[in-house]
Amino acid sequence: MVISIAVLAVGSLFLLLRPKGRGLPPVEAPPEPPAPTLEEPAKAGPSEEEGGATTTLPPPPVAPVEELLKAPEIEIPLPSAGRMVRLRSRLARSQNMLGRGLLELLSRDRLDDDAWDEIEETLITADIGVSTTRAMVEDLRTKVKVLGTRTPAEVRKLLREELLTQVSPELDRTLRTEPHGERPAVVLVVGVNGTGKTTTSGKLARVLVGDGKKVVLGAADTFRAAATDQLQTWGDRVGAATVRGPEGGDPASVAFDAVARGIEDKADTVIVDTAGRLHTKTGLMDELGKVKRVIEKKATVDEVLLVLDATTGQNGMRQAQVFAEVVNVTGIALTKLDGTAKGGIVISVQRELGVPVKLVGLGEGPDDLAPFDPEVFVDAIVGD
Ligand SMILES: Nc1nc2c(ncn2[C@@H]2O[C@H](COP(=O)(O)OP(=O)(O)OP(=O)(O)O)[C@@H](O)[C@H]2O)c(=O)[nH]1
Repeated sequence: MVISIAVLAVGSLFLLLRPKGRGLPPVEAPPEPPAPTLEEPAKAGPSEEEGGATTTLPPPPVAPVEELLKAPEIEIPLPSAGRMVRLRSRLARSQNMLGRGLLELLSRDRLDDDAWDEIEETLITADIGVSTTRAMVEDLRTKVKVLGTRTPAEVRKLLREELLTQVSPELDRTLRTEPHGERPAVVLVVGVNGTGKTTTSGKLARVLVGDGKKVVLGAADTFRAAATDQLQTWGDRVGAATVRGPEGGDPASVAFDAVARGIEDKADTVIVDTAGRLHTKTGLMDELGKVKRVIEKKATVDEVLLVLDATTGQNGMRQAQVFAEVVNVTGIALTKLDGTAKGGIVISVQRELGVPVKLVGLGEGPDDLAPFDPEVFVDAIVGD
């Protein structure tokens, strides 16, 4: 008995002292299991919270994960200055049609009536408008006569000057977004649905945030539920509050609340996206008139921005005209200028509505809305 106990004791001692061996999990196992549980959640993302793993973690790694879940990342877009230069290649279609076409025609040795007809056609096809086209052709004819033989550089200079005159670089294109003391500036965004109105409101919020402004968005397009969500998404990305109302609710009441929120939050600018359905002219007038009146109980409407889709041509122009008759439009945001060869609409819309193009949409990206720069526009069309 004593012997067998001694044998067992010696045997156990031998087994315990053996450097490594199979079949001994009880000795080595206990210190091991916690190691992976401690390390894995630390490396993994927020979804690793379940299973009690995080409860065994020391506090430091847990806090950042929670913060990450609570606060979505706020984007700070780059300032708007120079955006049009960066995006000028997007005008390639207009350049090919208008610029290259005209340069080629004007460089011909002999400019006979047929050539002038072609020039006229090119200008009209690019949506410059009939009366402006006639005036331009007249002007170009006189200048070409004076020049006589023309070098390519002279032709380019001639065309550049002519286009620039028509784009009216002297117009004031400042977007009035500066607050008045305690009260924010208010930008009312109007236009036919589908022109990119909500998108433009959202992109404009980014432009202003990029320029260091605090913005509140008002989703007064209560007619289309998706527009509200869409606007809120734009706002959330740049940390701009979005004031919304019930679907089908009163747009004027949303506009009022948005301005009130802007005052409360000491915002610089409130952007109000409207529905502006073009059912009847009187209906439109009533709706937008009410929105404006209600805003004016608390602030002033500094800018009425009419959104116009550059690809819709004369049809879009007619709709724009109705809006211009109903509200006092102060600026035009011309969208989808990247997707059309009809860059001439910049000229015709300004002519026909008597309002400057202040912003241009040059793509679907969030920062593809740029303050309109006439020189950059004309240079992009005629090429360097
Ligand atoms: N290529 C291009 N696409 C644009 C531009 N502006 C807007 N869009 C696109 O046009 C598409 C349709 O926009 P819309 O249907 O007008 O949508 P919306 O902006 O909500 O317009 P509303 O119905 O008036 O609220 C979207 O995919 C936009 O990204 C632009 O300047 N260039």
